[in-house]
Amino acid sequence: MQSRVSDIDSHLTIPPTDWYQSLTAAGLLNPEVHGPARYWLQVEGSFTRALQKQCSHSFHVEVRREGFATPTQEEARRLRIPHRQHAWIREVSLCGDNQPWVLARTVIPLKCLEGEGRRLLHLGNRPLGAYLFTSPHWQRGPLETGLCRPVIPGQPELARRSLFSGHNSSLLVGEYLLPALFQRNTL
Ligand SMILES: C=C(O[C@@H]1C=C(C(=O)O)C=CC1O)C(=O)O
Repeated sequence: MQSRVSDIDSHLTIPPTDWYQSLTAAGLLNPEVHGPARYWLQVEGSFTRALQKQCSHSFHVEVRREGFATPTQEEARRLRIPHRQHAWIREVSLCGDNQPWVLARTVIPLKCLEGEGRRLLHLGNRPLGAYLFTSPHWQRGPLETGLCRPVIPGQPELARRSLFSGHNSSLLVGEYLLPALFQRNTL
């Protein structure tokens, strides 16, 4: 997988994460899910749109790493694909007013890349949400809540994830909330 992360941002990585089927279940272990992050863990519709509404000047997507790689065993299980099968993996920062607010990791199995799905290989800095929410055949499944196990300071602690199902395949989108998103006091 190709990395395009600048030195300034290189500490911003995605830590190991445990996933729960509901906010309530995750909240029993970490009550912080009911704090300022709660809105973001539950917001429906396009996450990109929700973030754009919070920006004073600008929103942009920065590709951190992208390419064919092996998903984790847990991701492969969630996607019901063979464990060692390669997938297109896209990791981005979602930046509001020029600051990374969210890290996102999307695992796109080979089946999703057939036909018009090939467009997913060429998104570049265009948000994935714009593709998923304008194409009629993608349906979002239930949101899971993630409790991260940060290994270095500044890494995300809370996350959300869902499957998007298309004709005969699904992709997995994880969104990891950075503290900068809550330190703004606007919600
Ligand atoms: C899934 C969405 O797409 C957003 C954009 C992403 C990208 O460009 O890789 C990844 C996760 C997002 O939150 C969304 O807007 O809801």
